[in-house]
Amino acid sequence: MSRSAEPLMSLSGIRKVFGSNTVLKGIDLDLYGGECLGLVGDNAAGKSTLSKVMSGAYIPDGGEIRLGGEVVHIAGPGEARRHRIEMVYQDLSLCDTIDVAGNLFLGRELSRGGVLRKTEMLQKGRQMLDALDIRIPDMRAKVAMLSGGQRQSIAIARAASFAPRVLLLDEPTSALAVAEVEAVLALINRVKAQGVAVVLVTHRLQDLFRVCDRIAFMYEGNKVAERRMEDTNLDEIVKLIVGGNRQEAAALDRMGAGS
Ligand SMILES: Nc1ncnc2c1ncn2[C@@H]1O[C@H](COP(=O)(O)OP(=O)(O)OP(=O)(O)O)[C@@H](O)[C@H]1O
Repeated sequence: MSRSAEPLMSLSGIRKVFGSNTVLKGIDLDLYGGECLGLVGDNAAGKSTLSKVMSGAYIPDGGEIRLGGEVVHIAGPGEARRHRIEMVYQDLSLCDTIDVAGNLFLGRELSRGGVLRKTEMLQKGRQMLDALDIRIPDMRAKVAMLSGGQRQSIAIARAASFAPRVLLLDEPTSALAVAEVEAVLALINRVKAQGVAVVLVTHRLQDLFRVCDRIAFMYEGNKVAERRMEDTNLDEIVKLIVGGNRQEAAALDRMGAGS
């Protein structure tokens, strides 16, 4: 699937300040449906903060967010969900002591008259996993018993079941074994193929080439470069992450974006 003609989500001039620390210094970024954007940068560059602004976990101190061209104020994660923006955090927010189906319906359990409709949750849960070709044999298995890759897949399937237009993934493969990384990357590609705008925050540069169409580079709170995958290579990516684009970052700061 090719990317949407217009951005699904556009950020312009996004700023975030914590005390005396300006963590985001005026970020412009467009997200397109059917495209995966890699968000990379050294530690403390501002990647997680920017993701949290997009997911409603943080309210920006400046700038504008547009969804489908309309300016929106995302006042919290609940509102982000209403706007069909989902984020899967590194801790996955799963409940270890309940089963796969229970986790897929966490917080929106199917019930009637106060009684859980477990059979229906098992069936619908299975459909959710099948739709993304996720293979987990036992829907009744406690999530604590599953592998890291299976847990990550469940968290992504749960997010995907809200029919997001934007899906933010924070380091989804960082703790996984090789085969599991493959499965999760394949899953990301399937979600992308459904027309979702996927954002992948990662330090694993090899993953970028497997799922991303474009990369945005963060450096000390600025977006210092963007590259389409076909126009870059590992060398350049490493340089842009480690050094930022120092001249460009300095210029942005001089222009006042860094204040
Ligand atoms: N809630 C907060 N309160 C104060 N400072 C914060 C908060 N969240 C993040 N920061 C600061 O913002 C800066 C950017 O952090 P952020 O987590 O966004 O970076 P990152 O690029 O995701 O880094 P990493 O790759 O290490 O996770 C850091 O200096 C961090 O200490």
